[in-house]
Amino acid sequence: MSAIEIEDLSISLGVGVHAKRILGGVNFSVEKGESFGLVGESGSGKSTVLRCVARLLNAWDGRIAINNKAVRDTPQDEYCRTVQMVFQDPYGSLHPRQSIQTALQEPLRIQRMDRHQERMEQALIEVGLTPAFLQRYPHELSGGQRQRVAIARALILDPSVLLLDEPTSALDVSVQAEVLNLLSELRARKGLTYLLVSHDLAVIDHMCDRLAVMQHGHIVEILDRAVLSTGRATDPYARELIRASVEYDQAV
Ligand SMILES: Nc1ncnc2c1ncn2[C@@H]1O[C@H](COP(=O)(O)OP(=O)(O)OP(=O)(O)O)[C@@H](O)[C@H]1O
Repeated sequence: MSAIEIEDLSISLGVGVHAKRILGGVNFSVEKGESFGLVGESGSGKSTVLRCVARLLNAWDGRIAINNKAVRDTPQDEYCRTVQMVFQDPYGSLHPRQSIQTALQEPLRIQRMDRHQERMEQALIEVGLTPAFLQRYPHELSGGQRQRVAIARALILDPSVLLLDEPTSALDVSVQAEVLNLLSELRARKGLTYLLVSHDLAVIDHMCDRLAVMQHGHIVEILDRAVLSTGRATDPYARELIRASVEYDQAV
């Protein structure tokens, strides 16, 4: 079953004479439990796709469905229990003046969930932290710990789909691999579906079952891992990606 279906997604952004078509008919689907990457040159529209799926942008045309249910027909609170996003910068979801306890409790309170303490402690343990972190503030954490808390917050409502916008690129190289491993483990353990944007070959290599190459608001090629290893791709960016990916594999 498809966890994410995107049909003919298009959007224009900007106002008046500055309005610009950013996505021009994007189509792909992601199977349940699959990790699907969006790659492409800067400005090709990768993050815009994620923002449409996350409902951070609403003025799009086309169809987005999660677990066979159209996004437009899904109430916001139900959507938040199914789809969550992890940003490049953990402060995308954490407020500097909110304790970790407040940050984790907020979604539980909004969704009128029970057993707050137990769920918050469990969420921290799942990302490799301890319940003692509830008393701290984001600025009292290392970059890696802060991103772990942001992941815990994304997972606290037990969603089935995570949108990952360059989840490790703002981290020190020494902790990037740890966070990547955590994300892979979580997907395997919880059967999560990932839609992720990355420029980082380590992330692509480590995380993606398939990836779509975007250019000027369109998908020009969809590759799976088997194709990546054979090097058969028609799009020049995809060929470049494969060449770099092979070099990366040889280097590690
Ligand atoms: N609200 C907005 N108003 C006008 N233009 C926008 C808006 N949001 C994004 N854009 C433009 O849409 C284009 C695609 O942006 P997007 O962030 O999706 O690209 P990207 O492929 O993720 O790039 P990068 O890899 O650099 O993050 C860019 O030209 C950007 O300036």
